[in-house]
Amino acid sequence: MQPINVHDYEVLAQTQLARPIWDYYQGGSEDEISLRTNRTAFAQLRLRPRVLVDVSNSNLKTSVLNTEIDMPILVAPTAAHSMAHSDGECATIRGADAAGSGMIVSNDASFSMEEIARASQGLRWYQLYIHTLNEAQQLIKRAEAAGYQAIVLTVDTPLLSNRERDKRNAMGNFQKKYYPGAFSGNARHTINGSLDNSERAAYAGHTLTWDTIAWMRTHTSLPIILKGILTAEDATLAVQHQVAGIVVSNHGGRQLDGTIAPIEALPEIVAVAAQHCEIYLDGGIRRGTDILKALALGAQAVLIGRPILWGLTVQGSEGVRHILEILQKELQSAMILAGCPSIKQISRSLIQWT
Ligand SMILES: Cc1cc2nc3c(=O)[nH]c(=O)nc-3n(C[C@H](O)[C@H](O)[C@H](O)COP(=O)(O)O)c2cc1C
Ligand SMILES: CC(C)CC(=O)C(=O)O
Repeated sequence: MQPINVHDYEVLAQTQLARPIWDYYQGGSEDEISLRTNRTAFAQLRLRPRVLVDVSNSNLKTSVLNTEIDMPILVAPTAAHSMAHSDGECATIRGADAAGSGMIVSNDASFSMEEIARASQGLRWYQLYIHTLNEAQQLIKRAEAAGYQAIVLTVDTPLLSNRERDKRNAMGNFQKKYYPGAFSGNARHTINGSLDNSERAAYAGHTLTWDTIAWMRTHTSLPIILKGILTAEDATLAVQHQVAGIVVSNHGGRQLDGTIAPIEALPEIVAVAAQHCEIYLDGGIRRGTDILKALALGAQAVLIGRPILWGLTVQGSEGVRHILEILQKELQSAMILAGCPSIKQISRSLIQWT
């Protein structure tokens, strides 16, 4: 089958991945209600297209944090790409670059952030999990030195949720046996001696507070983006802490189960934060029309998670590029059909809630 849309890549990827990997990539937490809601919430929004608009000059170019990109679409941080393809994140970022997009590199990538940075000239942001402040400080320094342009702190993971597919598959054992190091590319590259693994293992995510953002600011001048915000209350606090951006996200339905979908949370967050920082959204985006809806409700750009892993599995960097270009073309066609030749013309009036 020649894949022509994101769903085709999903079908093909499933045939190529061992069950534990497929389930790790695909799954959500507990009853996977959030995972499903992320998709159904998009279907519940209806578009109100305008006609007889001159759409002959359609243009998807935009910028995020003052960096130009060819489409309002970025690669979300997802862990352990070597389980999908031997070139792992180096292939992913090459695909993102070739498409004129950019990549948020996971803290738990299979390759080190330096190796991944060397594979790309384009936009790259570093996603941080804070295990200890000492380790975080070293990672931030390395990200700066390797030319990452922003730090994306994920804040929805004080602990890793209950993922029952992974339990049933004994995913941890499978991964250690067949893909050792898939989650620890960064630990292979060291400065000032090796990272202290026992320290790292003492997972300290649950001690993070808003004070941690102030602490981060004293250790980097890079823009700080918070990923995993779902309420106006937290968006207001984020603005008070002078973040450069917010990713409205429920971690692709992989953390707290039963949350509102990011697309449902977006309007209240835009209402309090859009004047002060950029707002991005991820979760369940599989079509250009989903992206159009997110942009109409005020997102500056969207992040794509699982579809990138499907593209990487099926065709390496070419597959990643193709996934991004499919979404770009679908978005372009949706914009033209809705009477919006450029991103600037996309507005809230496109949306009707059902
Ligand atoms: C396999 C997998 C691994 C992920 N790893 C990370 C990660 O390391 N850091 C992070 O902030 N988010 C991680 N996420 C969440 C994604 O960044 C993103 O929020 C989510 O995948 C978006 O939903 P989508 O997959 O429906 O596009 C992961 C998601 C998946 C599917
Ligand atoms: C290593 C994990 C914490 C990566 C992650 O965020 C996820 O699997 O959702």
